Amino acid sequence: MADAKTLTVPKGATGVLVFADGSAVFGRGFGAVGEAVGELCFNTAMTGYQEVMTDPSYAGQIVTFTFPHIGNVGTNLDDVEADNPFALGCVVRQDVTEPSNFRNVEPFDQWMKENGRIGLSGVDTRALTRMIRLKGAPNVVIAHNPEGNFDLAALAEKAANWPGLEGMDLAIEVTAKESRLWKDGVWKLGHGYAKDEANSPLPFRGGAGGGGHPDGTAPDNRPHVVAIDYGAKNNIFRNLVKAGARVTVLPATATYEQVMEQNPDGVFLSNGPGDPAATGEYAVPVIKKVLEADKPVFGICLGHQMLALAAGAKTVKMHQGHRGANHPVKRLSDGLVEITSMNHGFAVDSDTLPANVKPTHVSLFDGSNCGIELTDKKAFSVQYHPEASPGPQDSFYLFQRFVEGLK
Ligand SMILES: NC(=O)CC[C@H](N)C(=O)O
Repeated sequence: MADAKTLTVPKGATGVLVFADGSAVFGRGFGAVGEAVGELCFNTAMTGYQEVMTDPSYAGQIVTFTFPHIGNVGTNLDDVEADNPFALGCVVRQDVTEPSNFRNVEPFDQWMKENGRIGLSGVDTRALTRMIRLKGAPNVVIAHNPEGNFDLAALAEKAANWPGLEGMDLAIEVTAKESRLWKDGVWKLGHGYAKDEANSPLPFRGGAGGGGHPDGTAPDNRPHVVAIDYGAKNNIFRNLVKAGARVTVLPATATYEQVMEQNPDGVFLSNGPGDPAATGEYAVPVIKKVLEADKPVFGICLGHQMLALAAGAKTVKMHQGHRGANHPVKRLSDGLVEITSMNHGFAVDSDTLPANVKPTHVSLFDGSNCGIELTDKKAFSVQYHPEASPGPQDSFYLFQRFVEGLK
């Protein structure tokens, strides 16, 4: 790294990361040509780069993958957590190779290009990760230009002028704009995604009042979960279906009245990008009313943070965050350790939990809060991702616990 004002672009460099302080890391660009500004984070998962790139919680972020072989299994139509990638770009060690996998439909670099996402390869990602660990997640510009023409000083200025994720509400940008019925169960090799027959095809059995089949037969008696989408990962909804719920998804901006119109047995609060405190401005009043109405609530990640905010706790920005697929979490009720998937840069401040909020899970990496339960309501949430995608499935029991509790 060196000063952008005095730096020259090394021969053969077609991609660069430029930091707000003027330093730069060069490599080879792939995917889309152009530039993007955001927060640089790292993810330690060894599989699941397509799920990571399409997780809407990565909006506003550029992901450094610590696993060196990214792109080697290409991309497919199934391993997506949303219709498009939301991470702005990624930084990888090895150049992306020809895909080698029976499920591949499109090479990773081409998929990145088609989706307007910038990649940078040939980077010492270990050094970059250590730097993020030491100094915290920096604001950067990632740029790709096949001719190697970069105005480094201008890019450094752009990184410096970016306001950062703190105080930024991104859920409003990535949430589904319309309410919809969820129609998939979980994926199985040789079968693909299970079809949630009762919710498919439209018109539906579910929705307001529980309903029944349009022909008047076979009422759908499964508990009805109304899920508020702050930038949700699809696999959360698939797991709710697997656990026995029918699911209606509402936009982040749904009012309390719109939630209740759906006649929910329980309300689910999804993951999502950005600062929970900024998102909470419109979401928290709705969640408070849902709690007052004694509706059972389950939240994941951003949903966890917003349940905590609604209960009167505070959230804080973390130094470098947690992103990976092997994070150990201790369940406080019995000391059992769950290996979990994580992706968060903010956390619930455990020192601010009101008396009626009991911590239920804690990170074994840094002791940060990973779960809460309201002692006077049927409401709980976790900071990590029981839906995996990518990652272990140790924590599926949380979906079962929620759905069983609605019957
Ligand atoms: N995956 C998530 O829901 C992330 C929540 C929040 N945006 C954070 O970074 O902490």
